[in-house]
Amino acid sequence: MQTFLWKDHGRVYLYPDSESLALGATEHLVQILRRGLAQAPRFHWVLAGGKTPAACYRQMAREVLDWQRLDLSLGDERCLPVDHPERNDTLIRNTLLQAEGPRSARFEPMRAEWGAEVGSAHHAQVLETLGGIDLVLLGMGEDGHTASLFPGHASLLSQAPVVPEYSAPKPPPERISLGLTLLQQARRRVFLVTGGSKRAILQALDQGQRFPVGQVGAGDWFVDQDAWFETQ
Ligand SMILES: O=C1O[C@H](COP(=O)(O)O)[C@@H](O)[C@H](O)[C@H]1O
Repeated sequence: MQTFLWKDHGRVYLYPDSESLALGATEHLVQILRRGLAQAPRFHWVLAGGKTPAACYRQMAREVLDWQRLDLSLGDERCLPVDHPERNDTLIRNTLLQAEGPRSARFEPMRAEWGAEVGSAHHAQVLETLGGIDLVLLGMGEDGHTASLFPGHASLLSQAPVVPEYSAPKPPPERISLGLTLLQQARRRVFLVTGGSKRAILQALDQGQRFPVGQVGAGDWFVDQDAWFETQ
């Protein structure tokens, strides 16, 4: 693993492949959670969806932590029926929450089955009961979206903590996302980015182009060699 500062984006942790990245990211997340739990009675961790974090969640599920003191919620959700395989909470239930320890955490999914508008309003109320975000884990799409904040979409301009999305370019079109301001206010951000299909966006970010993933604030970037670009 190599680590270095990346302009104003934060620190990169560069791994040779996605398997070693999952192990390294898990270790890093565990350290953040342990430190946080040593300093406060509860810790609010917002989880990423998509495919990239699955290996990391399976690894995390084995970790010994005071899970009962963790509040888990989602950065975004797709408006699909409950238990749909493409829902982000299905991913969390099939990976992280497969183990007894993590199942004792409080998990607040987004009620995306109610539709983007009602589901967003409901989740905003739930977040008020959870307090601020201590840590948010984020992925990155091939178009530079993060959570369900897509480039050029109106939801990016909203100040609301939770925003509905009706026309996502990646299916399904209807989604719920944490808003940009709330993601910027999170105490820490960790990004997971793997695979060659993400390389062009990382390079464009490096060259100063704007994408939602670059607007949420600096963080720790866990990137595999396939996704990283050659620096000049
Ligand atoms: O649609 C989504 O995409 C991003 C990236 O997903 P990945 O499959 O490329 O890892 C993800 O972070 C987000 O939670 C998800 O809903």
